[in-house]
Amino acid sequence: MADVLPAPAAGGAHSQVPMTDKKYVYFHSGAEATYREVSDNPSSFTSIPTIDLADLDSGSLEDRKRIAKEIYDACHLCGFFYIKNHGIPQSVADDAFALLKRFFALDTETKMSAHVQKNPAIRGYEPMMETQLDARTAGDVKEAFTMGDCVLEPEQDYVGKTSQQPPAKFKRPQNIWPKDVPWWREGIYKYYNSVYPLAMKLVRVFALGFGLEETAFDKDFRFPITGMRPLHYPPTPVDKDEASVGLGAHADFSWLTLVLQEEGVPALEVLNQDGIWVGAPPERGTFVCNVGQYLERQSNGRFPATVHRVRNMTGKERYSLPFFLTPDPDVNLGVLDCCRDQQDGSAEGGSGEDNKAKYEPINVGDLYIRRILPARKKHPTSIRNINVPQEQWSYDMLLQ
Ligand SMILES: O=C(O)CCC(=O)C(=O)O
Ligand SMILES: [Fe+2]
Repeated sequence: MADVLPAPAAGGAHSQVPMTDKKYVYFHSGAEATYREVSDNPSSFTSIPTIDLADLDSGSLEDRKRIAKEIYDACHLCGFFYIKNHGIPQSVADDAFALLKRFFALDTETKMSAHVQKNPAIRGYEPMMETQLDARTAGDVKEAFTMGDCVLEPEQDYVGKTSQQPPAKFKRPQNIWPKDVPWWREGIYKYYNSVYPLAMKLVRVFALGFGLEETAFDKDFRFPITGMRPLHYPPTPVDKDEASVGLGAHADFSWLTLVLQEEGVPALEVLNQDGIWVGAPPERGTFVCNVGQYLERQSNGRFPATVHRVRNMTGKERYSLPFFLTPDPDVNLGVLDCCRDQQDGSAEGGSGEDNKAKYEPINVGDLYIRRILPARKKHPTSIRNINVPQEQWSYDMLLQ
């Protein structure tokens, strides 16, 4: 392992920054590694707010607007928030963790029958150390299984959601399932179909928070990109160097992420603007939600896609279950008009510098492929396209 990490210096040039220097925190954001200087003058958040969703389905628009404002403020302040009283019964969470433990305890051959490299869409099982979000580590000390949106799998009811038949370009399902364990797919879909409606309700809350019609974003989430990634992190040695991580520091390339964490095993940490790690321990009955890079862009950076990492130093096995929501792949996502104003004002518009969008509009699928392929360099889909210039990459490369 190299003892220095190339990091962008002021002005955009790359310099070598010593990895041992405590003044810097390294993370993976966008397509490459970068770093943040640790502040001598901390002023950023030191804990993560909890939003009570008990009134989410209230008939009163005022109640819903109050929740929307609380979420808006939390996203602006730290990009992370817990939700409680979200309406998903505790039994769904309990069943999910029983399911994850049963799956990850399976023999390697069964899990590898759905290895991620067998699937063009980069879905499936990833064994320990196969990803490496932090270049200074030997790899991420976790195993994972990824599934996501699929127009052909009946459990996702494409026709019901869109009132359309699946487009002809989808020849085969994008998910891959391990052989001889039908309970895995059943259990995963039970959870998926519990959390999906909650995520879609949050989309409406965000629209309200931006001062828009509640349904303003519905057109961008007709059959959105979703990802669900059950994770298993064995304990990492406490006496070893800091570089041993379950999941290296990164920002999510989703729009919004909802993470279910098993109780009693705190390991998720969130990086504040001062370069200080703030704990996001599991809280019974909650999800931890965080802003991803699409929402960061759409909000003109007003909501940061906050960097986070997982270090399981508890001595216990850790299980977690993130659900990633991203708009439909064909959506062109630009900065919202209401986010072009000054940071402190709620008035639309603004003038001069303050009125500028910091981000170009982007096609959702194009950005997605530019994030996922560089993170999986050894995957056959990446290898097949290694000589194709990035400008020509398209989301459909995942369909072949
Ligand atoms: O395991 C967790 O708590 C978080 C996982 C995560 O950050 C991710 O999969 O992007
Ligand atoms: Fe993440």
